[in-house]
Amino acid sequence: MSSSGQPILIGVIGGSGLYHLDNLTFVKEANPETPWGFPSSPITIASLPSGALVAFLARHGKHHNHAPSAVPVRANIAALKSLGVQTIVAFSAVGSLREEIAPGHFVLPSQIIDRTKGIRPASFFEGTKVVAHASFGDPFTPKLVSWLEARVSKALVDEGKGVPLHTGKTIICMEGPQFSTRAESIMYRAWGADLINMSVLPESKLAREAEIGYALIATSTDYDAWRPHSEAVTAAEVFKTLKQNADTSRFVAAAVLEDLVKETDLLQAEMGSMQYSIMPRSGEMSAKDVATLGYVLPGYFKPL
Ligand SMILES: CSC[C@H]1O[C@H](OP(=O)(O)O)[C@H](O)[C@@H]1O
Ligand SMILES: Nc1ncnc2[nH]cnc12
Repeated sequence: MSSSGQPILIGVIGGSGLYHLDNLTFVKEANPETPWGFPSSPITIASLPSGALVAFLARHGKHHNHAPSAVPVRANIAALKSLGVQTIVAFSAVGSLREEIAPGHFVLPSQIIDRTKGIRPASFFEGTKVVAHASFGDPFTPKLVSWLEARVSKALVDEGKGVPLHTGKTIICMEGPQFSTRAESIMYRAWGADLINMSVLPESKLAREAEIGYALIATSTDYDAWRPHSEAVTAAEVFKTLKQNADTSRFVAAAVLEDLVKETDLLQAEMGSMQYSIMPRSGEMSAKDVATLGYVLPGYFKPL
């Protein structure tokens, strides 16, 4: 909720190259301190042409100063939740593990393979005495992804640059910050992965724990390291496509969010999803745990 009382139902997370949505109207900045610290950067509240508000957060910070393994992901998701965000549309620069997904193409993935190394805090329940097991078989909110397929596809046609959209793909999330070896890249293809990045986890897991809808719009920048006769990916190669992908991402965001903000039921698709995920609580639960978890799940953790 903004100070004017207008709700902020949609959050947008921008990845590498996408540090602002300056095609929307700037309203103000918010920088909530959460039980997990401050978000990557202050969050920009911006208005769509209809006047509806959205919250934009640069995942690596506005000046790209958080490495993928060090992004304060719990603070990011908690800060968006504290503003009233119900659904997140996240953008990410990804490598392609398939010939048909060329640099510059857009993808709406539906599955994730985890190749992070357990060094990123991946649960709001970590550090508390409360145990919870979120359902994650469909890591992106299925209704949101299917709704986005038609809208993103139309926006890409309307933009007129001929950017194709791929759907139903699997993304692998690696630890980084170094890129993959050729052997790893070939192995990921054999596992059935189509895309690779360093950011979709734990972001999507934490959104699920906070009962926030989440979809990823992946923007391809390179062919990683699996092609036998091509150079393995370098940061310089990724940078070549980042600006063009960011311009298209801003166009797509503006087009899609104006329709999404009217979809009240869709925005609330994950609400209630944690109801049966939290193990029966003992009387020993501390007031501190209640306050901490109440920040992201106020419906289940209320101070006595
Ligand atoms: C700049 S190449 C590697 C870097 O780019 C992607 O970032 P994001 O997902 O935030 O767009 C990838 O995940 C890596 O963090
Ligand atoms: N090849 C790649 N591997 C991991 N993350 C990436 N982000 C963009 N390209 C990538």
